[in-house]
Amino acid sequence: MKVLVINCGSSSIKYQLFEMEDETVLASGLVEKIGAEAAIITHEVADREEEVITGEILDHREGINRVLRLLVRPDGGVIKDEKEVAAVGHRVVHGGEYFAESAIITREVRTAIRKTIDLAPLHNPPNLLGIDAAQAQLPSAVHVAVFDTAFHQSMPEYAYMYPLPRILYQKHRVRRYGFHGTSHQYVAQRAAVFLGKPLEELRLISCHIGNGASLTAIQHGKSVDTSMGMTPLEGLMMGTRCGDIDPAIVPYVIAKEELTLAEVKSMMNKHSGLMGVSGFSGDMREVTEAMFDGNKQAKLAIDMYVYRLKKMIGSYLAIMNGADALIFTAGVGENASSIRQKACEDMSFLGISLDLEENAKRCKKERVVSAADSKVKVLVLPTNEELMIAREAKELV
Ligand SMILES: Nc1ncnc2c1ncn2[C@@H]1O[C@H](COP(=O)(O)OP(=O)(O)O)[C@@H](O)[C@H]1O
Ligand SMILES: CC(=O)OP(=O)(O)O
Ligand SMILES: [Mg+2]
Repeated sequence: MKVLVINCGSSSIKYQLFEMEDETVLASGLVEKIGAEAAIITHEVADREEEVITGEILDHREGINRVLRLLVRPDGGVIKDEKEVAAVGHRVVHGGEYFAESAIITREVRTAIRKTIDLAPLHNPPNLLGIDAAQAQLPSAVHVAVFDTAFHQSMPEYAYMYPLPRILYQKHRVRRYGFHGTSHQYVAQRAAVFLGKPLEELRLISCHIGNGASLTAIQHGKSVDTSMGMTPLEGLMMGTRCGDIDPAIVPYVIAKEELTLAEVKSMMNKHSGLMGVSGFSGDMREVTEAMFDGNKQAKLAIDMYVYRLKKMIGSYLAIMNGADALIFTAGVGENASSIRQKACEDMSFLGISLDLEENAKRCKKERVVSAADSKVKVLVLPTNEELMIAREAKELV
């Protein structure tokens, strides 16, 4: 069975086509700059990458059409007919309280996703565009929505409620939802396999740190707390997002700088985090390089990033009375050994100590980077949200 996985951003489409018999990737790629003058499609088949710079790609519908044409082209295509795609798995960031599991996209499901637009204005509208475009182009496939929030629906009430007047929850569903659930669940399952223990018996802390970053405490295979909240802005310091700040800063800045609400939102989402503190980049590689070149603001940005990460790890050790494993995943978690090292420094009294040599190795595989006597195993496990989405889609067909 062939499953196409689609992750639509506001001006991009990430895609992967899977053969589910052996879970291999037949083709994958990225359409960028949708709506701009020259769109770029990077398409990869069997480790051969090809960059197609096209003219304007007007919208997501045209973007998906172009992807399908690449998949079925007579020369170098990977399928003969679009009808071979039995299912399409869509990443949907916010499912509100409607979805604790993935769902086949019906009219009702689409309506529920629409209702959560207010809660994820940056993510859900492009996700819906992708769903509509793909349904129009692949009418015979089963379309499945896989939600970032679903895995966290198991959080207890005292973890997901905010200490605000209850009416805000009753009227507007103001509560914590959490994100990156597909990734946290995937690495938790991998950790169980890797450690050779049932997931139900493990206490895990997973650190998904990429551009967006969140931590999850996982007990008995379920999310019991996570660092993102009603939106993906809460919690850790990220590439361009501020994470936790005093909420009183918002009205203060609005008054002092005469900013609009939209400007403050943009400031906190796109111009803060590593970007805001370093003053030049939200990309961990660039900020790290600048730090080694002696840039003081870059050093401060990284010190703050790691300090906040470490505090969050400590708080999750507290709520679960320790942990069996601490997992690092996503762009920074998988690749930035210096960030892992600093986040785990001086934590031996909590049962965490790294094998510095092992941690420093560059390696794409799943591995242990803690010292032999570390009570908490520290694991680096590459995430694979796309494979998880493909599995969910297959399951529902
Ligand atoms: N070798 C590396 N060292 C440090 N940071 C890295 C490295 N490789 C990738 N990153 C960082 O990972 C982040 C992107 O993470 P990723 O999970 O790919 O993002 P997204 O959330 O967009 O999926 C960027 O900040 C990037 O700099
Ligand atoms: C929800 C979220 O933060 O997603 P991403 O990391 O892809 O921005
Ligand atoms: Mg990501």
